[in-house]
Amino acid sequence: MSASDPLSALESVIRNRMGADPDSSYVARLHAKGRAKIAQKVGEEAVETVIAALAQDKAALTGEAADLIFHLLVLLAECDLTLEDVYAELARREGVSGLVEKASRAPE
Ligand SMILES: N=c1c2ncn([C@@H]3O[C@H](COP(=O)(O)OP(=O)(O)OP(=O)(O)O)[C@@H](O)[C@H]3O)c2ncn1[C@@H]1O[C@H](COP(=O)(O)O)[C@@H](O)[C@H]1O
Repeated sequence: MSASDPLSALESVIRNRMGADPDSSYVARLHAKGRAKIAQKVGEEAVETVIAALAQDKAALTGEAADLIFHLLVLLAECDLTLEDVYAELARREGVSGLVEKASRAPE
């Protein structure tokens, strides 16, 4: 993935910061607390995202979505998975849905 892609850039920073000093890095603090704590943070941010969406608060939703994506990237890194893995899964599904669409078309 391109280094100019913001998600890939953030993913790289997160991977670098996991080994940093917890006193100076939020990512390092999360890493020190472990996978369960990171997973809990993803859950909390997901709930806050849902609440903002249902409140029709676009500014809050934007902020919560950013928090959710950030913590999801930390969780993926903690679990030794990458955005590439997720993109590959999405591409695989695209392939499957493309086949489904083709199969549902009337015979020519
Ligand atoms: N994108 C983010 C980012 N988004 C959200 N957050 C943090 O996520 C936390 C979410 O707030 P909460 O109130 O839910 O959590 P909290 O009370 O601070 O923490 P808990 O005690 O609940 O775990 C806040 O502390 C935010 O600062 C982020 N922290 C860091 N980054 C980026 O990650 C990179 C590495 O950061 P450091 O590890 O701090 O160097 C840098 O590029 C940062 O800009």
